[in-house]
Amino acid sequence: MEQIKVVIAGPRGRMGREAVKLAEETPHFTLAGALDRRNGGSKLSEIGEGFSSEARIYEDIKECLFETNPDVLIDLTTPETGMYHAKTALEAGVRPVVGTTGFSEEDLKELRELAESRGLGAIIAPNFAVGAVLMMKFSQLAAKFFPDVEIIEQHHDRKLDAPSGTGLKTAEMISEIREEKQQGHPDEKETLEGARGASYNGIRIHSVRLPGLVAHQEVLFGGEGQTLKIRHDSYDRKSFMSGVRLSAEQVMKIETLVYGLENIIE
Ligand SMILES: NC(=O)C1=CN([C@@H]2O[C@H](COP(=O)(O)OP(=O)(O)OC[C@H]3O[C@@H](n4cnc5c(N)ncnc54)[C@H](OP(=O)(O)O)[C@@H]3O)[C@@H](O)[C@H]2O)C=CC1
Ligand SMILES: O=C(O)C1=N[C@H](C(=O)O)C[C@H](O)C1
Repeated sequence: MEQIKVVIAGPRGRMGREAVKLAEETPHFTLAGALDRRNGGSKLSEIGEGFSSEARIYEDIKECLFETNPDVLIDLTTPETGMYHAKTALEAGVRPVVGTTGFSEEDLKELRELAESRGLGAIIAPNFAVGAVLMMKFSQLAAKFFPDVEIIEQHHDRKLDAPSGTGLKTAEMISEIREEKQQGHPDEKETLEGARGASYNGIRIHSVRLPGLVAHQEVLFGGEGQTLKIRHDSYDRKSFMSGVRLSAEQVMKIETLVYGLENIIE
């Protein structure tokens, strides 16, 4: 298999740490550098995270991309930083694989235009876990038969964005096959603001944040005299790593932006 040179942004983060280990352990990946907002100039092996890589840490993306000349930038940071990194990478001819969530529709449009104008691949995956991708696809299928649906996503309490990228993507995928629909009683009133959750085309999304959780989602369908529940649980961030690896491989073969892993695992 062809060697892929990667840079990882956010190496001290919960996801970034796993991604660095993945890159260290994958024979056809070369870890060329890391982007952080601390430890600039140090090697990854020197920062006390248990990394063995001698790759250098950079605090400036332009310097990092210029000096390391990678094929792929894997971003696992925050929405604002992720958008800046993805744009800067494309402008420098580097293909971004973005796991960071919280991007707007306008962000996706801007990145798609940039990727296509440069003839470069880009992948934005709200969830890299294959089980979560199947949960979203099964939910899309179920919504044909059960148009009344609510999404309950549950995450650790260090998460910045709500609803989760997965919750939103699930609602978007269901909306592709379901007409906008007001659910619940037409005269229902919230006596406490937020009680009915957020609404995406009438699909309610409820976000739970608690210590002890990792990443979990249940899609709940209701029909006459029956309910259907489709649930996925990530108990460990290792669950996301096969999707990160696949994305870094696939992004080398495309010349547009792909939003969602379901579009590359089919
Ligand atoms: N697609 C998927 O399958 C998954 C996506 N995610 C998403 O990935 C993102 C990261 O999640 P998680 O690892 O839990 O978050 P963490 O907060 O643990 O990690 C984010 C890291 O990014 C660093 N960072 C912030 N700003 C910058 C910057 N300007 N330059 C470089 N590094 C920066 C942070 O540094 P500092 O410590 O100094 O703040 C931190 O180390 C989130 O958007 C989350 O929703 C998470 C899990 C799975
Ligand atoms: O922040 C997280 O942890 C996760 N974020 C992603 C999301 O917003 O859907 C993916 C996964 O749920 C974990």
